[in-house]
Amino acid sequence: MSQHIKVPAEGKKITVNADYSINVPDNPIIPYIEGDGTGVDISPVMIKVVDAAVAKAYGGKKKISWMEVYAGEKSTNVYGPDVWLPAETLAAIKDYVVSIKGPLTTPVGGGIRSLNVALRQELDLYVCLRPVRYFKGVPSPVREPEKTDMVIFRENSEDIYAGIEWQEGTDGAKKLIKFLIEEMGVKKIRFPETSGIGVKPVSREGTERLVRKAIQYAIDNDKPSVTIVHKGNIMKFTEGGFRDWAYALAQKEFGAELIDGGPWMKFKNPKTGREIIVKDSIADAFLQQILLRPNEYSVIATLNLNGDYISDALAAQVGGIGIAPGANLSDSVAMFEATHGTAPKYAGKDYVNPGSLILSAEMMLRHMGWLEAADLIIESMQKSISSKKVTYDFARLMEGATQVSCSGFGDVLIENM
Ligand SMILES: NC(=O)C1=CN([C@@H]2O[C@H](COP(=O)(O)OP(=O)(O)OC[C@H]3O[C@@H](n4cnc5c(N)ncnc54)[C@H](OP(=O)(O)O)[C@@H]3O)[C@@H](O)[C@H]2O)C=CC1
Ligand SMILES: O=C(O)CCC(=O)C(=O)O
Ligand SMILES: [Mg+2]
Repeated sequence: MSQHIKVPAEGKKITVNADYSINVPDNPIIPYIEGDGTGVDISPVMIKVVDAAVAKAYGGKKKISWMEVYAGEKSTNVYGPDVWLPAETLAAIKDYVVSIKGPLTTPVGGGIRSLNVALRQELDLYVCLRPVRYFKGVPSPVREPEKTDMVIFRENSEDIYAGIEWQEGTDGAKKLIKFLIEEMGVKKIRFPETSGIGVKPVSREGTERLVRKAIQYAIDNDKPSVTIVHKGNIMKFTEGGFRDWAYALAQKEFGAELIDGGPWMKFKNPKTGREIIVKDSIADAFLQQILLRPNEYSVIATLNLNGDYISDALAAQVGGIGIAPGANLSDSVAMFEATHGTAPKYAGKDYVNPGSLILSAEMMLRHMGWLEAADLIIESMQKSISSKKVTYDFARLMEGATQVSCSGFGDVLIENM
């Protein structure tokens, strides 16, 4: 029984088969979280654009029944002051298999822990998939933005990002620091009396399942390389472990062989016969190389925090976070979301670029097998950017642009379908 979720009268659930393939009815029910901040602006525009693309592609034969589910500030209004992530929201996202969400606010320092991270952890959405591609005409800070064509596979369930930490001065922090010093012989905590302290779990299992998906993606999409990005020289048993387990998996499960004694490896794509290189890069060097030699990188497999930084950096390289889409995936459940956050200063102003959430929805349509509707969105995004009718983020950097609002850009996309 739903407490506040209204299940649409029409529509059916998407279901999952034993091999994790999905069955998508012509009228699927798709849960969505509106999101905090600019979520109120971009989510309705996303829905309007997706509905238009689906109507145009299938002439009424297919249609999404949207079902609002709640998280974040809106949830506290609907369910009560302390209910940020209701159990029925988690249940619906799992049960209906495919969903999409707007951004959710996380306060810095104190306050609630990230609801975005909680959703990923609770549903074990262990892959954060963020493709980075260039649309011709988008203003970019680099000279040859078209050379950036990468797909980030960010581990989504572990790392320092999991939020296992204790505040400075609390019993928990004191107890853990005492244990580390007295029982583990740790001598390197510089200021033990005044340290907050966090734990960074990184496992072989977690690494293997993420890297397996990244390599399989390279095979399925005929990509030339998979780069493991880590800081394993410093964090040897977490980030270094990630690197070693990733290489070992490439060898064990994909038959990769050492190149010139290693550590780089290669194997033949079983589908195309072309070579796939498995290599690694230390995170700081990687961040300068993606600017200087972006065409040497294709599929990226990395840890949670590195993946967070790399996502925004690469998004900027191809014109910014206004068109940076993403997905959170488990073997069966998929929840799509933009790379950016709630951009609070623009909330409710019908101002920001809805492109990231719309392109996340495009990934969702592709995941559902609704390729014609997905293609319409990509084509219309390219046409709309070329027409220079764009939101503030692009308009401020483009010569001769006409600035449109968030909803205005949605209308431009629909006109150009
Ligand atoms: N998955 C999620 O739900 C995420 C949530 N967050 C949360 O969002 C909140 C705000 O985070 P913050 O660090 O400010 O990062 P944001 O990504 O929300 O915003 C940073 C800047 O990015 C630009 N930007 C963001 N969204 C858009 C858009 N749709 N169109 C065009 N430009 C955009 C704006 O740049 P400019 O100022 O140049 O116009 C904005 O000031 C925090 O609480 C954070 O925790 C953050 C990331 C992901
Ligand atoms: O959860 C948050 O508030 C931030 C998350 C984030 O930046 C991301 O996943 O890219
Ligand atoms: Mg981020």
